[in-house]
Amino acid sequence: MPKTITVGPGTAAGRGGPPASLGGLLREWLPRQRWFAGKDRPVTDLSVLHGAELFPGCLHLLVRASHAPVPTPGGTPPPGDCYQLLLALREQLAPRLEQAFLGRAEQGPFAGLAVYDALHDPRSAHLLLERLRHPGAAGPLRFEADPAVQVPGGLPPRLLDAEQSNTSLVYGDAYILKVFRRIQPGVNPDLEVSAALAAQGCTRVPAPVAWFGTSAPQPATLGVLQPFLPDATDGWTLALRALAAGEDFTAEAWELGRAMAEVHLALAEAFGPAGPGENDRTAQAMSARLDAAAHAVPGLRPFVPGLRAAFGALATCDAGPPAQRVHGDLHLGQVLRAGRDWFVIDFEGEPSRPLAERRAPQSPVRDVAGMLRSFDYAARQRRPWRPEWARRCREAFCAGYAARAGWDPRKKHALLRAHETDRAVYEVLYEARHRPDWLPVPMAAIKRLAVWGG
Ligand SMILES: Nc1ncnc2c1ncn2[C@@H]1O[C@H](COP(=O)(O)OP(=O)(O)O)[C@@H](O)[C@H]1O
Ligand SMILES: O=P(O)(O)O[C@H]1O[C@H](CO)[C@@H](O[C@H]2O[C@H](CO)[C@@H](O)[C@H](O)[C@H]2O)[C@H](O)[C@H]1O
Repeated sequence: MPKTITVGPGTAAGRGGPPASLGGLLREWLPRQRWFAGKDRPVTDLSVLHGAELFPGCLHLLVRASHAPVPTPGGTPPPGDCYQLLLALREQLAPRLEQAFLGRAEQGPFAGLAVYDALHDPRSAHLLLERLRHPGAAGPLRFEADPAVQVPGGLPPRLLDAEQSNTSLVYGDAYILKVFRRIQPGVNPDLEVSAALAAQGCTRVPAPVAWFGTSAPQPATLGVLQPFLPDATDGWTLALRALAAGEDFTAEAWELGRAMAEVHLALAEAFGPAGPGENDRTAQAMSARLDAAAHAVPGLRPFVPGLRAAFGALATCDAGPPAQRVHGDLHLGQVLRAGRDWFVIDFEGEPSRPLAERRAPQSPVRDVAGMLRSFDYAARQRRPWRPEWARRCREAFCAGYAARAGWDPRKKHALLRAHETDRAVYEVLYEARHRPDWLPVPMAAIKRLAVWGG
């Protein structure tokens, strides 16, 4: 198999479809993946930024999907995104791998071979862990590990069956490897932040034990291995369970608030506070995001003036707590409860934002707002929806947060409202792109938040 890969252009493909190169297969398959970000824009070109055989029968590719430039009020979005793919090529496709099948390459160096997503294949998953267990380089790829941790070999892999922005493999219920899908140049905050918090002695975040990245075409993080918490349940599942059973969730919400304040304090310690929040700049950025979202989702447009008022109110309120590194995409699915303890995962920030923006210091109120929105999301999963349940959880979360942080988010009313509005706007865009059926959930919040004082 050649070490340098040419994807080639290609036409529509599929089993029984017209002849296709690897490019044709990717053009069909890529936009259907949950983690593909450009679903709302046709792909105009696919090019390989890096491609090599990682181990026999498995290609490692960084593929750029280009889109026609579409100017929006927030500026013209980048003309494309880079994705990480691991593709296995075999003569025969095992029946259990059907769902990972891209098709058969009918042209080029792989003609006749079945092509599928290697992360679904236990053999490839095993070899990937072996690569991480033995740090070193493979072309521009670099595999690194914490020398203090010995990850055992032979742990059986399973693909995590979750709706995700990335793809995760669990090894022997002991470790979880997150393979980043959408790659941006620079260190990924999920690795950067969890490593910094571990160095700080913060035990609420699983510490990275191995990771890999690339030096070309630009340095970037590609994956992180962390301890897996086998007995943990995520906050979203727990909240829905409580709702279904008609149970109170305030004790859990209070503890979650306290845990989050602890993580914020550790983040401020690890990265340093960045000085007072700059409300003017924050309001401008929020307004620009609102314009871009309203451009993409027409249903938002009637609410724009009301929502903008929430951002305008930032001009007259106090700056609030200093800006610092934050989680950036906090919701109930990003917190895990094991025993009586809450853990926080996935410090990547909102996946659609540029990396520099996600790594920039921001108000911790942003994370508080993210979690408050999540209680609202949970309460709206049942009919009739349960606003009282959400209200009590929101109160309890803030009270728990205040008990540890030394300041109470509820006393930062205008700041909290602006961040909640910004978050709901993000959610509208997220749902419109990824789960249109869920759009009514953030839209209900938009309607409430657009009425000042409501
Ligand atoms: N350390 C861990 N222990 C147990 N489960 C985990 C761990 N990390 C992630 N998970 C599970 O994997 C899911 C997806 O992880 P996450 O980091 O949010 O991925 P993504 O960025 O792709 O959304 C989480 O909702 C959780 O159920
Ligand atoms: O994939 P990530 O976990 O990084 O986050 C993205 O997907 C989330 C959904 O899976 C999305 O969260 C939204 O839906 C949740 C319920 O599924 C809800 O609890 C959150 O409050 C709501 O924001 C998240 O916004 C998105 O970045």
